[in-house]
Amino acid sequence: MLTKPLEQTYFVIDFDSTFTKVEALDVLGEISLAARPDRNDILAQIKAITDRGMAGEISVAESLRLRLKLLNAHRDHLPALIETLTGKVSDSFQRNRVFLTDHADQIYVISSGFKEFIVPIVTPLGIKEDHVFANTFEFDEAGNIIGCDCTNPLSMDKGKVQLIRDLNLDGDVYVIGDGYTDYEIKEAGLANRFYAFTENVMRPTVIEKADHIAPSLDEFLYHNKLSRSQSYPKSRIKVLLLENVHPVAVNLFEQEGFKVEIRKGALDEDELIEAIRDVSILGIRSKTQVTRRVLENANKLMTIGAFCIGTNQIDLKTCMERGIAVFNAPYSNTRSVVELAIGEIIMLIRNIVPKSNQMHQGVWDKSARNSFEVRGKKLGLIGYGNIGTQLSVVAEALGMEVYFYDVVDKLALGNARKCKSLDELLAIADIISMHVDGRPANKNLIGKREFDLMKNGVLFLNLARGHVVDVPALVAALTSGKVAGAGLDVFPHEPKTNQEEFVSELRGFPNVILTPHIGGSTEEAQENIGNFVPGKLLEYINNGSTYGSVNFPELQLPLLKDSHRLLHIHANVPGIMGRINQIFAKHDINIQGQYLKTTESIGYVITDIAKNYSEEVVEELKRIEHTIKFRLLY
Ligand SMILES: NC(=O)C1=CN([C@@H]2O[C@H](COP(=O)(O)OP(=O)(O)OC[C@H]3O[C@@H](n4cnc5c(N)ncnc54)[C@H](O)[C@@H]3O)[C@@H](O)[C@H]2O)C=CC1
Ligand SMILES: O=C(O)CCC(=O)C(=O)O
Repeated sequence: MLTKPLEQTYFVIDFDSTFTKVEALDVLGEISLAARPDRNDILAQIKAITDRGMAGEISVAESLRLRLKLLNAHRDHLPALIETLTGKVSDSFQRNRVFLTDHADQIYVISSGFKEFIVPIVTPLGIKEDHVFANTFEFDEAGNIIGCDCTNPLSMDKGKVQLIRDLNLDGDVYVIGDGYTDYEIKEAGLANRFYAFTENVMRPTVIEKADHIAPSLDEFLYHNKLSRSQSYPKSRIKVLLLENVHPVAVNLFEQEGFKVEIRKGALDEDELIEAIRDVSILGIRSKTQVTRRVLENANKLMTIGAFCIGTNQIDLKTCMERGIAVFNAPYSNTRSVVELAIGEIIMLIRNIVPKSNQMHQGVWDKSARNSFEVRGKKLGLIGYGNIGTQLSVVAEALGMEVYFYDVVDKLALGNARKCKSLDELLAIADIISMHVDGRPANKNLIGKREFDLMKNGVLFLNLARGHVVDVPALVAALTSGKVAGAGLDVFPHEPKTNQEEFVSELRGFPNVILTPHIGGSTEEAQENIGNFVPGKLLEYINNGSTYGSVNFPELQLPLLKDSHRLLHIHANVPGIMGRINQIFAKHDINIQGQYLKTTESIGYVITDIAKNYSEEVVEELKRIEHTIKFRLLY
């Protein structure tokens, strides 16, 4: 985008809420007013004045005068202010300090703030002290801040315009700022372009005047093809988070600078196809069905995070064929499911649900009939994975005898006993709890034949997946009394949102606990998942690591250091690795590290190379036949 050579181009950068995340005078107020009981009121007034000034509603001089008066600040407050502001430099400025130092001769920081704190903040990042233009404080003899140097143009209206005019820069001028006074430079014809900087604040009156919106310095650098710390600005990468994932996840993506859209419920196939078109990272829970049709319409999609354990709602094979890495949270909610299962077992065996419902009708039925202890009862676990094993341990602690059946030969924990067949387990258990995964082969794993094999009066729990139980067969078993009580958290058809009605023939049975798929829905589990899954997705996006992916070849990669990383995902056909390396050899590229892992259908090759290579290498790698996806990271 630059029209002149870099040496004849000047970058004018605003300080408050651009170079730093905050308005310095707001922070000064928090320090200087710390002991005042009416502090919050005054701070709110200061903030409101700042915003009115930045939006162009009051003059700079007026804004400064009003705020300095309210601040009641002293020279001694400045060291604490500088310390706080040093920790509040905008993330994209922090990570692009190489740009700031390499082009120090062309960069000016121009602000209506004050040199006393701006210079110590910006110069360690490479800005030259004599390229900082700002106001200076006026102090009284006791060191109180009583005003500013009123002869400085920056204390006046259109001060930035006047200053740029006085600087008389011989070249193109690009202005980056979040305030109206930054736009005024362009309005006065003294800048070629004005970039509204929105990493920290969005001011509609400023944004509407901008030539371009820069959600980060990376975007500005990318737009102008300037050297930068990120190969592709995160602000251009869209994240779509569905099904009410925990806010901690939203924060993690926003802190990294991604563009994040959130929706409360799940979307149906057509809605998802519409929403996913320009999405690179998708986050879902158990309800959103990511089908082949959806994936065929998701050309930018790089990765999916299942903010849960189960991934049966995602067409993993198609994801793999399209080079989309899928991650989940395999452990974060297991304890929550186990606790719910234990709670339900006790409620069911004591016949508490009908008793409680009767009490609500005014019926007092104090009796021990049909009420038992769990101690000494036989608990049968179908599926002895992360949840099954944890439930096994907790149930034994309550004095239960645990039996389990798993298709894989699993180590029995504690005194749990392994059953050789499903039928053996069905015949032996007083209480049966399902903890298999949701693979298609498990559809109707428990049907009429299996219920018939169970003991009369058995208790039955399904907190795994709805389709693993044949619901009409369960209804018949409940009706006949074969099953004396059940706890069901998952169903073949679950409402997509809380507004939809739950329709099921299981409604209305007295000793059946129905819960809306909340086995993993505790604050603790959701927060754990909200931290865990973004961690995996970010490792993949930032570094290429696929460790923990449920459908991709797993690679844990070293951090990128002083090199560029080329990630090549291809169909697993013979000869691709050779062709990749032929291209490197042809261009005389020094390979610093190379990693390869394959599954039966795809290969994932990561090559770290020195930074000085020609663009052609990238183009040739992308053109290799059978390439599915290619990414460049630095
Ligand atoms: N209700 C809820 O909110 C939640 C439900 N879940 C569901 O719980 C289930 C279990 O989760 P994890 O223990 O973490 O999974 P896991 O993958 O660790 O364990 C599943 C176990 O089931 C076994 N298995 C699969 N098919 C089987 C079959 N036909 N017969 C016997 N064993 C079989 C597997 O070999 C494995 O050991 C999953 O379906 C998961 O989606 C998980 C978390 C929350
Ligand atoms: O909490 C959710 O949305 C789904 C929980 C679940 O079923 C899972 O983790 O597999």
